[in-house]
Amino acid sequence: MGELQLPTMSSLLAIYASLSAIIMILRTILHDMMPEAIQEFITRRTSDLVSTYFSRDFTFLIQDHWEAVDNETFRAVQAYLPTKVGPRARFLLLGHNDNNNLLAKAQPGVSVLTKIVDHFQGMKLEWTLNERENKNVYFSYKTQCYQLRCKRSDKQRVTESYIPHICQTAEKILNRREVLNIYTYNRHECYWESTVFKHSATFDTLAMEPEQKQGIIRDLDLFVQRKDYFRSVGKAWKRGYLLWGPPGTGKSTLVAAIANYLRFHIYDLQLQGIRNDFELRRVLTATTNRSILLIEDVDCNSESTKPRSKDEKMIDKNHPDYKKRKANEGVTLSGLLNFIDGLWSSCGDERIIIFTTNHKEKLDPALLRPGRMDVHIYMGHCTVAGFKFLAAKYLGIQDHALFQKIEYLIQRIPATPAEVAQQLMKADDPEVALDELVEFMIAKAIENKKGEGDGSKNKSFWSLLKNFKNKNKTT
Ligand SMILES: Nc1ncnc2c1ncn2[C@@H]1O[C@H](COP(=O)(O)OP(=O)(O)OP(=O)(O)O)[C@@H](O)[C@H]1O
Repeated sequence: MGELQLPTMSSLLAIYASLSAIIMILRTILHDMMPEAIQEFITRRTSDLVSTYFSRDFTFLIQDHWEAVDNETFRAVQAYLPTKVGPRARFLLLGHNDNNNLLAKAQPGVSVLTKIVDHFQGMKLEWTLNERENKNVYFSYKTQCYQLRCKRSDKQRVTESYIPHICQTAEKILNRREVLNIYTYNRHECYWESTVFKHSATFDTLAMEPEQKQGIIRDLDLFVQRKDYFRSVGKAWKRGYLLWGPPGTGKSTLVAAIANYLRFHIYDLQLQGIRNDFELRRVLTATTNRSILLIEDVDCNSESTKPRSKDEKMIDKNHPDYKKRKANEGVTLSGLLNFIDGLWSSCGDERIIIFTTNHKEKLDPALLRPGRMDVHIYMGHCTVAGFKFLAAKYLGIQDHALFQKIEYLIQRIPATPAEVAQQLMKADDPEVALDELVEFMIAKAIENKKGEGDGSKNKSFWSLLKNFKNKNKTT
C-alpha cells in the first residue's frame, strides 16, 4: 500500500492559478464572442430558475395591452394605485391634460419604477410600473407593465379577491367623471389620444323645438336606466342616433350637450383615417364603456357609407393587386354595420353611436334601415321658438318691439341657429343686436332672390322687406 501523498501548498496554488486563468479566458471568450442578447437570455434564465426554486414570492404582470386591445385590468390598476400612495412615498406623479385651464386640479399618477405597497386582507402587495421601448419597421413605441409581487401562498387570493376589489374601486373612481375627455385616433401610433373635453353646451343652451328636446332627454334617460332590460331582450346596451340637417344647425352642439348630460367621454372617429375593417374593429374595441362614438359628416367620411354602385359586383377578385388593395381599401359598409348591429356590436356596454350628416340622401339605405340608427333627429333652420330662445340666452330679453318683424322674417327666410346666434352676439345692447339681425335677414333674402333668378313671385313680401329695410336705416 503506497502512502497517501498530500498535495503541497505550492502545487495547490499552481492549480488554483491555472483554474482562475482558464475561467478568466472562458469568460472573456464568452463575453467577446457571444452576442449580448444571448448573454442576457442566459443570465435571465439562470436568475429565473434560481428564483422559481428558491423564492417564496410570486409576480403577476399586467401589461397595457391584452390581445391587441387596451387591457382593462391595466386601466383599473392605473386608476386604483394612486389612491394607495402612502405618506412615506418619495415620488408621486402629478398632472392634468386640460390645456384650457392651468388651474385645473392635478391628478395623481404612479411614475415608472416607483414601488407602492398595498395591504389587503392581511396580504402585503408590492407594485411597480415598468416601461419598455419597442420598435417595429415604421416607428418605436413604449409599452408599460405593472408588476405585482405577493407571497406565493397568496396567489389565489390575489386573483379571486384582490384584483376584483381593484376593479370595483376603479369603476367607482372612473364613473365619477369629474373630467370628460374627447379622444381622436392617432393612426400612426395606433392609440386614442385624449384631451379634456370642455364644451359649455347643455340642453339649456340648445335652441330646439321644446318637444323635440324633451323627447331626446327622455330617450337618453331611458337608455341609461335600462341595463337589465337590454340584457333581458338579448340586445347590446347601445343606442344609435343619426343627426342630420344643414351646416350650422347645432348637430355638434347637440353631441356636446348629450356628452355633458350623461357625463360620457367622446371618441371622435374619422373613418377615412382607418385602413380596413380589421383596423376599425381594433380601434372600436379600444373604446371604453359609457362613451359616445361620434362619426361626423358620415356622408363624406368613407366610401362605405355611400350607396353602393352596381359595378361593385364586377370587381375581379382574382387580380394580383386585389389583396393589396383590400388591405387599404378603407372601411366597408358591412364592417361598419357589423359594429352597429352585428356580432361586434355586443362589445362593450352603455355606448352611444352618433352619426352626423348634412346629406342624409347620400347615405346607403342599409345604414338608415329601421333598427340600425335608433333615433333620427332632424336639425333644421331656426324657428320662431328657436329665435326667442337664442334672444333670451344671448341678450337676456323675452320680448322687444323688433320681435314681430324678426319673427316674420324667420318664418320666410331660412337661417341657421348659428347665423342668428352670430348676429345676436354682435352687441350687448339688444336694440343694436336685433337691428343687426334684421339687416342680416334682409341681405340673406336678397342673396337668395339672386340665386333663384326671379324673385317677383311674392310682390307683397318684397315691398314689406323694402319697408323694413328703410325703417331700419332711419332708426
Ligand atoms: N340649435 C342651436 N342652439 C344653440 N346654438 C347653436 C345651435 N345651432 C348652432 N348653434 C351655434 O352655432 C355654432 C355652430 O353649430 P354646430 O357646429 O353645432 O353646427 P353643425 O350643425 O354641427 O354644423 P356642421 O354640419 O357644419 O358641422 C355653435 O357653436 C353654436 O354656438
